[in-house]
Amino acid sequence: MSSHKIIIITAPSGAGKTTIVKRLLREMPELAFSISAATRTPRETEVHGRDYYFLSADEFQQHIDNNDFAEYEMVYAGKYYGTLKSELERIWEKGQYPMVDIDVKGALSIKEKYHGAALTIFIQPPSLDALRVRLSERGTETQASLDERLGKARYELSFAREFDHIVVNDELERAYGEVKAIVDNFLARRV
Ligand SMILES: Nc1nc2c(ncn2[C@@H]2O[C@H](COP(=O)(O)OP(=O)(O)O)[C@@H](O)[C@H]2O)c(=O)[nH]1
Ligand SMILES: Nc1ncnc2c1ncn2[C@@H]1O[C@H](COP(=O)(O)OP(=O)(O)O)[C@@H](O)[C@H]1O
Repeated sequence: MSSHKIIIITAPSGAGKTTIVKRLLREMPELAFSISAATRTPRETEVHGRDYYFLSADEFQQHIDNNDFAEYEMVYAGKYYGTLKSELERIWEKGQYPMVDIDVKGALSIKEKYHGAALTIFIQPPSLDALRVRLSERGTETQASLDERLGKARYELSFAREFDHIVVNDELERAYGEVKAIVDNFLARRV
């Protein structure tokens, strides 16, 4: 049985977190994506139980009432996102480590809860302008959701120093290599 370590990657939306997390998951079989619960509508390519557990607001509230969440937040547009304790347990039971991709406040909550067992990495965009370009080119946002994400990014960037590591995602290969080395090092350590 492996130890109960957790890897948390956070960033303002559009910084490249998903790109880096997906590649880590491909290259590191000891990691498993922690599937969050969310009340937002699935995008066309998304699958329930793979990308998120898509829940109704009532179902989500039921989990809050039952104290089922390791953390949860209202992240965007009145939509809730949360990490179920049962999801972390499911991954540990398989002998893997949860790779948790969550917003900045959620990441800080998990870090506080799991102390030394949690590694936290903040992915920083090279600039707010670069973030705007990446989000626009990704083609997933309306003007309103783009503005909301950029507004939140300014606020989130002010928390960067609270995390164990800050990695600037300017050039993807370099940033990925840096993140991978940090994760390898953390998993090799005794906690
Ligand atoms: N607090 C918290 N945030 C989450 C969780 N799952 C996802 N998020 C964050 O919610 C935000 C919105 O996610 P999403 O709608 O998929 O948009 P995207 O990350 O821009 O593709 C991102 O910053 C995620 O990291 C969670 O379980 N808890
Ligand atoms: N270093 C980089 N340089 C340029 N574009 C990038 C870089 N890293 C990621 N991207 C692109 O930026 C967009 C946002 O990345 P994504 O991983 O979806 O961000 P997040 O999960 O943080 O919202 C995607 O279209 C992705 O291909």
